[in-house]
Amino acid sequence: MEIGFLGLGIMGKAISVNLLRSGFKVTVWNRTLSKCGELLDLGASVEETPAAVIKKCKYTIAMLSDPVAALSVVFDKDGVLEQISSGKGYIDMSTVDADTSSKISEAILAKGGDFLEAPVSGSKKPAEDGQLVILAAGVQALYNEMIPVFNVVGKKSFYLGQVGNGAKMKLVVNMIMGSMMNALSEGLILADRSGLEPKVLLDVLDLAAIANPMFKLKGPAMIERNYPPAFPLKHQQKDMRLALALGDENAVSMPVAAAANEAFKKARSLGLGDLDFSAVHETLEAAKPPH
Ligand SMILES: NC(=O)C1=CN([C@@H]2O[C@H](COP(=O)(O)OP(=O)(O)OC[C@H]3O[C@@H](n4cnc5c(N)ncnc54)[C@H](OP(=O)(O)O)[C@@H]3O)[C@@H](O)[C@H]2O)C=CC1
Ligand SMILES: O=CC(=O)O
Repeated sequence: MEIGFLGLGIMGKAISVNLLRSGFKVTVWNRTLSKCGELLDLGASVEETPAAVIKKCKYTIAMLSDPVAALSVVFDKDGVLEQISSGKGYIDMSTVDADTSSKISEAILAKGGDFLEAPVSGSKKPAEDGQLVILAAGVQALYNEMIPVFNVVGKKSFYLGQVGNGAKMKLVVNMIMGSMMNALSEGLILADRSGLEPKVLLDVLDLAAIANPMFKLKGPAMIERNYPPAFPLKHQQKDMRLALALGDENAVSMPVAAAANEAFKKARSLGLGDLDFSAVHETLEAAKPPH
């Protein structure tokens, strides 16, 4: 099975390497073409435009930063729409809003192609290990055809019905995650400032009803003020923004998420957007008076 892959950022690179290692033929494209070199060395083919990838492959996956990128790769010159046609499937794994996904879906279907949105939960390491959670929606026949791929990429895939449901589910999940990250950050600072050992707080949390893999994974590095990017903070803030817009549309009051969004925006204004989203911790650390 030959798979096209558009977008070799943190996630796209990890997923396409995993597909190659699992025996799929993979043809890649990235806006910054030089980033394709490593994949070429691992046996991938490279094309110079999204249109060329679509022309070559029956199935093409995209993993792009945000709605602007997802729309550009489909609608701009040399984009997906120029070559999509009956018998071809386009699967967008980027985290975007339902409106963006619907626009892409309508355009692909109008050309006779099939479309699936399939955002993922899980970060760099789960992508490398094929342990993502896939939140798919759209053409069910395409979902069924993609199961061998999803079985390699993820530990579980959900089919959520009509296009938009995958995007919405992903935004709800990441809205919760962003709020939890801020709660952890405040807790670490409060423990420290009130004379407790933050590392012991993490041990207590890990045994408590609110134990979760994110606290366990990110907490120790946050204490060290170390934020190597797995999930870039700028993308988490984009997800908070899109989730808050979903809240606006549905008249859902989300004061906790709104406050978390402000913290991520503050972190971006401090130049931390390319660090891991746990770097939101610096908005509190940097403000902390010296001992
Ligand atoms: N990292 C993570 O832990 C997770 C991320 N996600 C989501 O997955 C998506 C990708 O994330 P991630 O890999 O971390 O992001 P990166 O920032 O590492 O990669 C972004 C990718 O998008 C491309 N891109 C950006 N703008 C454009 C544009 N205008 N036209 C074409 N290509 C563009 C970049 O190309 P170039 O190299 O040229 O800049 C790059 O390939 C995001 O939607 C994110 O929210 C979902 C789950 C986990
Ligand atoms: O979108 C990010 C993630 O970790 O999931």
